[in-house]
Amino acid sequence: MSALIVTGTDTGVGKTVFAAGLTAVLGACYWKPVQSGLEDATDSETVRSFSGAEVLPETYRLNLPASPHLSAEDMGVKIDLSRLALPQVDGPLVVEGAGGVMVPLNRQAFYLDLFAQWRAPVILVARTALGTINHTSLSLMALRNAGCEVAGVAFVGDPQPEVEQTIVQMCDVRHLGRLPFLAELTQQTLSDAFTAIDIEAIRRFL
Ligand SMILES: Nc1ncnc2c1ncn2[C@@H]1O[C@H](COP(=O)(O)OP(=O)(O)OP(=O)(O)O)[C@@H](O)[C@H]1O
Ligand SMILES: C[C@H](N)[C@H](N)CCCCCC(=O)O
Ligand SMILES: [Mg+2]
Repeated sequence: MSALIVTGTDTGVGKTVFAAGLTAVLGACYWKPVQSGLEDATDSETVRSFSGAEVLPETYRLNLPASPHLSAEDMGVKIDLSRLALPQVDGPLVVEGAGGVMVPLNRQAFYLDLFAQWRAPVILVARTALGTINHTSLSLMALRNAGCEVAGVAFVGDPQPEVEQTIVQMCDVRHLGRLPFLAELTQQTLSDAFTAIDIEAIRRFL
């Protein structure tokens, strides 16, 4: 089994859409260990619909669309990291966090701590919009300080080459490509857009 972690600079940056495209192109399994917020389509449902891939069940399904530690407390539970070991699957596994790297799973551990435990390469999904240099640089600093291997940054949004190259150069990080905002989001449009992602660079981490 070879796992790839998909995290982001924030919630709502496009991790799930990116993960769906990645899962499809790799023929991978997808796992969202902790889902907080169940009213809308969950990330697992979204990935299943956009990739047709095998999706493993979440370990925690939490009602409140909030930070996982709060959603768990709201349900009277505490997320136990020992229940979140990477599943053993045949072939590649794409694992999605929730929000950004410093999102608490409980009052003692952030997602970052779990990523470091997993010792799997990390893809950071980042906006191209104003503010992303700071958010991306901070996220990369945190990941590297925690000893995580960063495969690269995958951008989502309108082209901002000067911004993207600033991040690549100043953070010494691989540019994995950019997904545009797709006016129509379907399995086909995502697959077509994913040709702009450097999948061969990603495969080298499997
Ligand atoms: N490339 C894209 N084109 C069009 N819409 C997108 C794209 N990427 C993300 N979106 C939309 O933006 C919203 C947030 O995206 P997504 O759910 O992937 O974020 P996320 O980072 O996974 O959030 P969370 O932290 O909740 O897991 C969704 O409505 C999604 O459909
Ligand atoms: C509810 C949302 N869609 C995600 N599942 C969780 C995002 C947690 C963000 C926590 C924070 O950074 O304030
Ligand atoms: Mg998501």
